[in-house]
Amino acid sequence: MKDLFYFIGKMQRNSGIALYLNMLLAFSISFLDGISIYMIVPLLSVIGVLDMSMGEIPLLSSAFDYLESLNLALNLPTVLGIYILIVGGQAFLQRSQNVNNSKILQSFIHMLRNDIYNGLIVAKWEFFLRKRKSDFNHVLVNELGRVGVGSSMFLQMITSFIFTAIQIGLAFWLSPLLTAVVLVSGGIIAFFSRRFVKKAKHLGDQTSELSQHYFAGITDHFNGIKDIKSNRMEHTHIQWFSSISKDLEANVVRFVRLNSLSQFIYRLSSVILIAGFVYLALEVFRTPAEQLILVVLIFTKLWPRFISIQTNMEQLVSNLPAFRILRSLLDECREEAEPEVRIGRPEQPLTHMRQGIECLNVQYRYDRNQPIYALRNVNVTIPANSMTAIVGKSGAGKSTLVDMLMGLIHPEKGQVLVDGVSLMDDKRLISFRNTIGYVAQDPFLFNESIRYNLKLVDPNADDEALWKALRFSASEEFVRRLPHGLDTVIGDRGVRLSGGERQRIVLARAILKQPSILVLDEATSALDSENELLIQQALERLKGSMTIIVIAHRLSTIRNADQVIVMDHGEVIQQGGYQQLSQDAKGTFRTLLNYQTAK
Ligand SMILES: Nc1ncnc2c1ncn2[C@@H]1O[C@H](COP(=O)(O)OP(=O)(O)OP(=O)(O)O)[C@@H](O)[C@H]1O
Repeated sequence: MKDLFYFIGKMQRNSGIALYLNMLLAFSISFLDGISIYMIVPLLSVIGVLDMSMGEIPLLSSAFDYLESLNLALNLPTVLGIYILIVGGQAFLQRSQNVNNSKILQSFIHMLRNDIYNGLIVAKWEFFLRKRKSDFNHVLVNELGRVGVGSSMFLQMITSFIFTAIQIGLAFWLSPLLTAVVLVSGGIIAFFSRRFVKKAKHLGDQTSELSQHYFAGITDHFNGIKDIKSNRMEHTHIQWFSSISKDLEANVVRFVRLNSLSQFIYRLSSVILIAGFVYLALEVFRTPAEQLILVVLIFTKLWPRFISIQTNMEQLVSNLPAFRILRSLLDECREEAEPEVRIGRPEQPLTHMRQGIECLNVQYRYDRNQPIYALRNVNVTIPANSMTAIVGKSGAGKSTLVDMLMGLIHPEKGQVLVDGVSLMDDKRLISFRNTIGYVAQDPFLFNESIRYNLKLVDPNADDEALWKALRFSASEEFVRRLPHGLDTVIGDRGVRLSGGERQRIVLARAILKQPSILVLDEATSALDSENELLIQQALERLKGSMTIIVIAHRLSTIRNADQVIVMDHGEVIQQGGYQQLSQDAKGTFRTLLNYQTAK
């Protein structure tokens, strides 16, 4: 419930006066609804069905005294006219309330959606290392939707409470004793309905768990669809899908069963209550008929509200886990925000690195609870404006070291210095990170035009600059051959381009940024020898004007590196010039080189 009130507070701050206006509308609608019931008495009296004296009914008597003072005769047209006015006014207010409700709710959801998305996008890289990406989709689609339903239930409950309070007030005015009897009975039923609410909460927890599992599963399956198809694994996945879909179905049916059982109990008890109540009113309390009719009418309107409060309550409670999940994600994002978000962008302009990056006794574990080090006692220096190559077997820690050098992750022990200043210094980190251009092994391109993808790093770049960057990455020729050149839209995750073409476009993008440090993580692995040579020559031309860090498996591509760092099991085991290391007959680098030349 704490989480619910946290969000209701947010909704109240977001909607401001509109929420109170909504309550006022609910109050007016309920009041008019009550009055419309009152109108039944004069209507029946005018029609001649009942011979009732208005004097018996408190509110009506003064209302009709007032009408008489206006010289309005209490005849059928007057009564029907007043009735139309009241019900019409109520319908008009109801319409305004519905629109207002929807505005409050949608603007609240819009705010939350933005909060979550912005929170996620500005969270640190380490946060993403610990999380499943599918969980974010799940929160933004499913859990946010459930928070919307829960909040809508909450607004409906406020309306129902106001309605119920007013109707009870009117009934109390007519007959305090009978109203008290009905309220006590209602209270008893509500007390015994608590277990339904508890069960609904339990089912809500299950819903969250199941749908999170479902989302993670389908995301994995479609990401790995090529593997599934090529290895004929469709059957296993169909079975998994069918089983989780069945669980989802059962979860919803269980909830509906619970909900209808509580509704059934409410309905049954209400009819028993009304029967007993009429009996008591007539036989014991000798209530006047016109009062009895009104009270019965009010309660037959009131009971569905009681039921809807119970239903809303169960639905609200079943959606509470979504409130909890959303809140904890928002809190986590806030704690894990990039320094730029926490301290704002430093005022001093970006400075290009002058001396270099230094790692001093760096240790790093992905999981602090496990004794597995991805980096241990790493001491390296990357001189500015030079080219450094990092090599080693798969899993040696190359990408982890590069992430550390870029300030994406921070050492558990030791430190990383840029021009002698620690990267733990937030201002330093922000300004340093802005000067990096990075190309991954499996680079990501948006499902947009090549121009859009390139201009992401420099929205003001003109065509000449774009072509220059493409020329650098040996992509000019193939881009010119595409049907719409720079405006060609790249397919879903860039599938219409080959792996090598994608790598070259992303390399062009990195260059367009004019970085001070260019990081290539296996960035030319998908290129053919001819294009790889072209890029090597281009990198050679860049040497001296920017710091280049390259992770390479193909050692032939790093012949021109100023220094080579060899890693194994998270440690730097060799460090030196290419020629120097290749001449060390006992060294790992020589062994790696021998493997590759023997192929
Ligand atoms: N996100 C992660 N969570 C947990 N462990 C990780 C994560 N990323 C990497 N590791 C582990 O850290 C170690 C170093 O991984 P890293 O990716 O740095 O190696 P690498 O040398 O770049 O490998 P490759 O050449 O195969 O890309 C490996 O044992 C790996 O299992």
